[in-house]
Amino acid sequence: MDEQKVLSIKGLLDDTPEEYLSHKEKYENSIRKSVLFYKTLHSTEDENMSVDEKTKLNFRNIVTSAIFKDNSPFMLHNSMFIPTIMGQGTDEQREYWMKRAKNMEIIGTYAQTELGHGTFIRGLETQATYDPDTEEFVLHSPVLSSYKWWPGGLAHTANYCIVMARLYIKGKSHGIHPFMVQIRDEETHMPLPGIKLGEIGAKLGFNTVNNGFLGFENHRISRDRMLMKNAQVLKDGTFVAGSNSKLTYGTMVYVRVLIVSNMANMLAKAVTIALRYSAIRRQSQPKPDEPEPQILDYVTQQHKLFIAIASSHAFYMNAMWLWEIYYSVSLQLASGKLDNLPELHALACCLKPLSTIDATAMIEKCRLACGGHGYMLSANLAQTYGLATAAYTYEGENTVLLLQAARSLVKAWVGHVKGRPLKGTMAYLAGDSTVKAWDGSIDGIIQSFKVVAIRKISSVVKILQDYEKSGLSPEDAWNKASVFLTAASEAHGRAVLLSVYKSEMDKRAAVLSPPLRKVLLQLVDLYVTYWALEKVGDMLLYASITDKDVDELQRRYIELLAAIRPNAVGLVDAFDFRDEILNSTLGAYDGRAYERLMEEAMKSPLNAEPVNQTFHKYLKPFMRGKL
Ligand SMILES: CCCCCCCCCCCCCCC/C=C/C(=O)SCCNC(=O)CCNC(=O)[C@H](O)C(C)(C)COP(=O)(O)OP(=O)(O)OC[C@H]1O[C@@H](n2cnc3c(N)ncnc32)[C@H](O)[C@@H]1OP(=O)(O)O
Ligand SMILES: Cc1cc2nc3c(=O)[nH]c(=O)nc-3n(C[C@H](O)[C@H](O)[C@H](O)COP(=O)(O)OP(=O)(O)OC[C@H]3O[C@@H](n4cnc5c(N)ncnc54)[C@H](O)[C@@H]3O)c2cc1C
Repeated sequence: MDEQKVLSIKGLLDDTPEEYLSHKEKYENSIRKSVLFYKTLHSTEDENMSVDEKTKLNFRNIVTSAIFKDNSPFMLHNSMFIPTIMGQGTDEQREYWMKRAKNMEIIGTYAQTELGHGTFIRGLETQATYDPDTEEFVLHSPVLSSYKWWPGGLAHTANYCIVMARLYIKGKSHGIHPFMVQIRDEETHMPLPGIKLGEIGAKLGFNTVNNGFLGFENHRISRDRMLMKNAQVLKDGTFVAGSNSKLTYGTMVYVRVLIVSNMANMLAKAVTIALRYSAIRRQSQPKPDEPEPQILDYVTQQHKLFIAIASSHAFYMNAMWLWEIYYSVSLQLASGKLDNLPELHALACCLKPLSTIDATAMIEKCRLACGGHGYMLSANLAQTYGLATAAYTYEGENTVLLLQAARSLVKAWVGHVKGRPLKGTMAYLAGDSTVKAWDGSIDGIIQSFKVVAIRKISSVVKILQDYEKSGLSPEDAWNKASVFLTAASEAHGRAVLLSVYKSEMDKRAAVLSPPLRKVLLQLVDLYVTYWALEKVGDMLLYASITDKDVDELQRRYIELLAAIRPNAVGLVDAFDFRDEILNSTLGAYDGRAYERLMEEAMKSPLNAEPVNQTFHKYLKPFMRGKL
């Protein structure tokens, strides 16, 4: 489809700025957009299309999916409902449900979190009680806290959902399992009997994702609605356990891996907006006889923004690397080989938190770098922040995931001390953790980050062991040490992020043109130097850095900012976001920020009339002392 058609779809869709719509209108507008985008997105290639037509079709698909994916009521359908069917369904269940889901004959979501429980999955209270007489499960929400709460699209959009419920057979609990549940009539869309549905209300962001609540009143579903790839319930009620109860948590690992790439994307959008605006905005007069400079020429502005470019690259490289690991572990799981699952879980529990923590902070920094205009909703920085910061919480709250990673690190370290070999991404923990002298090269700094991680892990293990020797239970010792357990996980995550970014760039460097290689490696250098300065305390404590070394690092950092400055706009243009996707008055490619700000301002309903009706109703009597 040519550019005009994409634009016209976009134009048709965005006749009213969302800021001025009601909560209900925003949702309705989002459904309209999602349906249109989905229609566009899924118009399939046909075999007699020319290569050029197929290329244009794929281009359009990327454009539309990138626009609609973030805030659509269909989001969970794509990101969790379909992956759960794929990962948790038997072959027959996949065969049946994937066809209906892919063709959008049904719209689904993933309902796990409850009003009373999000993190503690083993505490979920929704019941699925097997009735062998009718070969059905009875779904029930025994108390208010057991209502499903949060799932995207659940309120008014989805007519099916994956419900994560506690399985009971003959009064015995068999843990949490996934169930395919129809929640609305396919013709009338009315909630089915025994099912209560609604929307959870306005949120900081994601206000068109239609997050909802769901309560069951003894709602019956047939036995074949339990997704039975990893565990089964036979007709007579016999429970057949899976090889690993955590396999039912597979969708969460998948989405955590997706989130790392999504943070790369979000951060790239924000820094494109902020950097382009910084190139057109002129302010102040440091040199009396010269014109106001671009604010991009202030080194403090470069310090705020260039790390965001490098971080987006780092997250993208790590996401692609992690995705390869996820994919190979998934193949192993399919053949019953489980021993690499814990490492994948630990990696996802490090990289999802660190990418969301950094991206959230840096997107906010991009907004702050744009002064007052950054505060406008039409700049689309606040909304981008709202989307990114949600990922701090969803798919496993960051603190909890870092503690999960700490579990694996502590086990690996204790095993190492007892002589058990370390493997994969934790193998470096067996390395020499004494640093004789500071090595300021990129590889030297990355090695220092590994030393910091080793030292933090070993010292928190010592704290744990001392607490337990003093008589504390392992659980109490764990809780007491938990602040430094998360710090040890963060140190491990930093070491992974840095070393993977460097090694993945080294792999690609060989095929890059020399000028491009130079610029991209400058970003790697900037990223490593930035974090060495951010973590200078750890470097002083564990990596023998001296004040002279720090001085050198600071000077190198300043030189790197200057070196990157000439290519800064080119680097964000290379993210290649269309204006429709940036959807920002400040970030448009043509740089006409002031004209766009004024155009958007005039769309405010308040500007439809010169005098608002409240003047005559309230102000005038008030000012005349007559109110
Ligand atoms: C342009 C194109 C862009 C493309 C990108 C597209 C963008 C899309 C981005 C994504 C958008 C998605 C939107 C998502 C909306 C949000 C959805 C949700 O939030 S769904 C709900 C998510 N909820 C959670 O994640 C809950 C978090 N809690 C847990 O994971 C667990 O409860 C816990 C691990 C924190 C604790 O569980 P518990 O039972 O207490 O376990 P233990 O701590 O005792 O550990 C037991 C043991 O199990 C191992 N374990 C735990 N979890 C897993 C797992 N997931 N996989 C493998 N193994 C696991 C753990 O390591 C322990 O092992 P052990 O050997 O005993 O140490
Ligand atoms: C925008 C958005 C979309 C969402 N979409 C979905 C969805 O589609 N489907 C779905 O099922 N869920 C969804 N969720 C819910 C999300 O998965 C949960 O919010 C998340 O798992 C955290 O659980 P909680 O909110 O109950 O917080 P809690 O688990 O109650 O945590 C609250 C605080 O307590 C701390 N805490 C909890 N446990 C521990 C511990 N063991 N150690 C230390 N500290 C702890 C946490 O660190 C956190 O700071 C969504 C959430 C958001 C914000």
